[in-house]
Parts: sequence; structure tokens; C-alpha cells
Amino acid sequence: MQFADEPVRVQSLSQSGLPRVPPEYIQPPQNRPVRDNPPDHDLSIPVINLFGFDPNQRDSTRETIARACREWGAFHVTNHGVPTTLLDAVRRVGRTFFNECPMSEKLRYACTAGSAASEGYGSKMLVSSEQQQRNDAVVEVLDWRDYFDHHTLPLSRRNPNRWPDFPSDYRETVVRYSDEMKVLAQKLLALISESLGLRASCIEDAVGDFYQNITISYYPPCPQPDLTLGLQSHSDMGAITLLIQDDVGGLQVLKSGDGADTWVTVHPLSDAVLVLLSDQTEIITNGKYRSCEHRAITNPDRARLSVATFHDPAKAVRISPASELIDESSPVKYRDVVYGDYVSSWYTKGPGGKRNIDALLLES
Ligand SMILES: O=C(O)CCC(=O)C(=O)O
Ligand SMILES: [Fe+2]
Repeated sequence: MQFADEPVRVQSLSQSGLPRVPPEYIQPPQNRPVRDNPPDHDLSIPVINLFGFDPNQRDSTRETIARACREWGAFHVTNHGVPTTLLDAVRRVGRTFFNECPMSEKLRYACTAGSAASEGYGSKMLVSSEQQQRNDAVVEVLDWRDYFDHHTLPLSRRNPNRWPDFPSDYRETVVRYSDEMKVLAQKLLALISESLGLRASCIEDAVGDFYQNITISYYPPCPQPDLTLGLQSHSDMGAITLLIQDDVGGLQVLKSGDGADTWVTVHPLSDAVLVLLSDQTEIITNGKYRSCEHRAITNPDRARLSVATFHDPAKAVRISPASELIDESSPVKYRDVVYGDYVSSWYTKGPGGKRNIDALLLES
């Protein structure tokens, strides 16, 4: 069993050719993925053409966004203004780092064990039973995933010298990508605000200056995909996540329907960006838009890569439902929360689907 100071790298496990995954990666039966191949439903997340944010298309775009936010909390956008060459470049530098850098080199960037969301190369670790007792943490199954987390905004947190320098354009590519994703997140939050009848800057004002992190996730081939998850079910903590994946696929979002929830696979679209509403947006919109629960599944044949760009409030910011959305017929549904407290509690309890945001719901 591995404890906090020596995480096992999933890539090394995968390359060792073992026929079965170690027991700490085996999900309990209720969490195991059910493959929808062949699909037993024809659900797929909406694809929204942003027409380069053309003002003449704004009314109809707002309506489509409102529907996608209400029904899914997730949607693909196309014609978003970020060059496809940049999306491809980020995927390429990430893949090159994970596939071609020797493990000894990767480990030079290892993030600080046991410290939440520290920057660098990481893999989830088991916490020792002593730590579990101290933190009242749940016993968790490990994810079949390695990652590299970059602190990218505000600029005071951005230090590209802490990121890989192989391939040689890695750092400049991540810098350019960070800047482009910030602009896209601002434009999308404006449309999302307007889609609720709010002023364009409403959600962004509530969030404040973005704390942006970019996580490149690498899911090596897995000998037992039916027993494991690449990343367990969760909703993201911040305001909005922009995600791209490669052509392998494996991201699933939970679609709630009449009575039953269904895991729907998000099929890769190479020039689209996937928008995921996150927990603080659920609070700010007073639950009119809910954050999207999602997870990643694994496969036995091909390594998969995704790049998630998170836009969060600063730790000191207090988040509460927008007063414009509250009246007698729509009372406050969520308790206020200081974002840093939300993050600490999330890391102590573990994601567990949407349990952290649900814990803020007021009794109705
Ligand atoms: O790999 C993916 O598609 C999902 C990544 C993700 O959900 C996350 O990093 O929070
Ligand atoms: Fe996520």
C-alpha cells in the first residue's frame, strides 16, 4: 500500500504489463462504469455554435445556452475564437511530456505530497489510516490517472519555470492557452449571466479575479476498465471549467432524467471546447443552473489525454446567490460560503459526486 510520501505513478503500473489492477484501484460495484456501447439511448450533450460572439446572433445563442445550462450543465462550443492550432498544440505538448519524458525527469516536477492542489506532476495517493482518523476523511479508491497541474492566473501565481521544458514549446504554449481560456471563460460567463436575465458581468463580478489552474490529465491503458475509473464522479469546485480531450474519449457526464440518472459519454470533437458549469455557479444562480457531475472511464488499448482549465474565486471570496434571482417565489436555496472553506471541506470529505454542494442546500 502506498502512503502520502510515495505515490505510485499509474503510467508505470500500466507499462509494467500487469494483467490485473492492484486492489486499491478497484471501485465498489455501484461506482463501476457501465459502457454505453452500443448506446441504449441517443442522448448527447448540446453543441452550440457561438458564431465568433457575433452580436447579431446573441439573442438566439443566449436561448440555446439557457436550455443547455438547465438541462445539462455542460455543452460543447464551436466558433469560440480560440484557434484550433492552439488546442492541438496544448494536446501535443501534454502528450509529448507524458509519453516521451523519462519517469526520472517527470519526477523532478512531482507536486508536494499530501498538500491539496499543489502545482506539478501528481497521482492520487492513499492517505494513511492515521491521517484518515485525523481528518475524518473517507477511504477512497485510487484514480487510474496521472496529471500535471499548472497554476496560471492571476499572473502572480504563474511561474512557467515550474513547468516542463520538454518539448521546447511547452511553457509558451501553456501560457498562450491560459490567456485564451481566460478570455473565453469571461465571454461565456457573460452569456450565461444574460441567459438568466442578469447583467453580463454578474457572475464574473461575484467570482472576482479568476484563480485559474490548468490540469493535463493522462489516463494510461488499463487492464481492467470495467472495475476502475480514470477519475471518480465529481463536480468541479469553482465557477466554470473549459475542457478539451483527445480523440480517445472517456469523459462521461451524468444526465438527470425523469426518475433515473444516466451516464452519457461525451464524444470528442477536436475543434470544440467543452463547458462544464461548476459548483460556485450553482450557488450564484441559486440552483437555476446546476453544476455538472462528471467522471472519466478507462480503456485497455490507448492512453487518453484531457486538458481542464478551472476558473475559481480567490480563497477569501464569499459566494452567495445573486440577489437579483431571489424573491418570494424563488427563495434563497444555498448557504453563503467562503470559497477557501469550501475547498478545504471538499478535500477533507472527498468529491463523492455532488455531496459538497448539496451540503450547502438550505432545507426547503
Ligand atoms: O479527463 C477528463 O475528461 C475529466 C477531467 C476532470 O474532470 C477534472 O480534471 O476535473
Ligand atoms: Fe472535473
